[in-house]
Amino acid sequence: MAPINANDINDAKAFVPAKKVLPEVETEAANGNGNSSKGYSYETLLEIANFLLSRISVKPHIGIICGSGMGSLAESITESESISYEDIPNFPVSTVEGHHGKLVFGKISGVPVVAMQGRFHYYEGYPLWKCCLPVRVMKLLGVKTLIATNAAGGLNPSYKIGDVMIVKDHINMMGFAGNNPLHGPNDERFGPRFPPMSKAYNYEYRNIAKEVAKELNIDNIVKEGVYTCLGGPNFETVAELNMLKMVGVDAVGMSTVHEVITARHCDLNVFALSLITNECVTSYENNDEANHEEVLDVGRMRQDILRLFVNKLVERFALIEAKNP
Ligand SMILES: O=P(O)(O)O[C@H]1O[C@H](CO)[C@@H](O)[C@H]1O
Ligand code: HPA
Repeated sequence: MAPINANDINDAKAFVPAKKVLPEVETEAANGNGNSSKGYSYETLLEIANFLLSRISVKPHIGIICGSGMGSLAESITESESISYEDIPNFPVSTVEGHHGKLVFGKISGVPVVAMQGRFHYYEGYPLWKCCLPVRVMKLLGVKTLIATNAAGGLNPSYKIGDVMIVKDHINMMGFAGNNPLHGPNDERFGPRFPPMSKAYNYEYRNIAKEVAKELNIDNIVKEGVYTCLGGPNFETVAELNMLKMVGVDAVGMSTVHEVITARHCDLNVFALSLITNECVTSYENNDEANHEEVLDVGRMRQDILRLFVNKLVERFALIEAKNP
């Protein structure tokens, strides 16, 4: 086996295939977390967006991020055109099981959409700005609304495996430690230096989701709560989970928060949902252990309901967008 090169640690490019890479813009020195706050310039992101636009027939209005084991959300897309991340200049690649690694363009109920079948996580070695790069690309493609989905552990004792939590708010735990996707110089063309987050999860869309849940007769499994993201990749200790519960977290995962911050910064409407794939272990007497296979299994188990739910949400959100162009 080749010896480990210290320079490769924390660098996702160390385990992805070589491809054409434009220079990253060094915007600030390393921030102390081992993450350099480099970011692609507006122009480089525009190049990515233009590359995609040159290969698709319909510009998307709604962007969907498929959570772990939830890639089948993209299977409802008609007139679909897929582009692998590997074929997109400067795009990261997916390294996690349950994340296919392609953008699927097309329509859901006649509404132009793009779905990310595969998101990027901090624990894969990507800095937060890179995890969120696709959100800015979506903005440049003309997307107005982001639907972010994720698999999460349920901390709220009333949640059951297979429940769907509408995210009403988040706690940015990684942000508490200074790690934020907006860290570094701000480009006003995306958004303001100090974006507010008190209305991050669109109130009207959350209410629509509750109405849709009733119409689909799934309101018994649809909840609403607070999500938090930890860096991962390890699942949490009992003490950590009890701490999160105490501060008001209902579901915990390793994604979404930074995507939502990036989306709100560039003024996308945001709706997010968590599929509760496991009950968090908050007592030392409980012998259960979280594992990724179970997470993917629950995603598969709930794929039909989730697809139906998200399809209806796309339809309804598009009506609101049409009223507020
Ligand atoms: O948030 P998504 O991508 O749905 O995935 C969740 O599931 C994985 C753990 O099983 C972690 O990546 C966690 O974040
Ligand atoms: N913790 C963190 N991330 C997760 C979990 C969890 O219990 N389940 C799915 N993703």
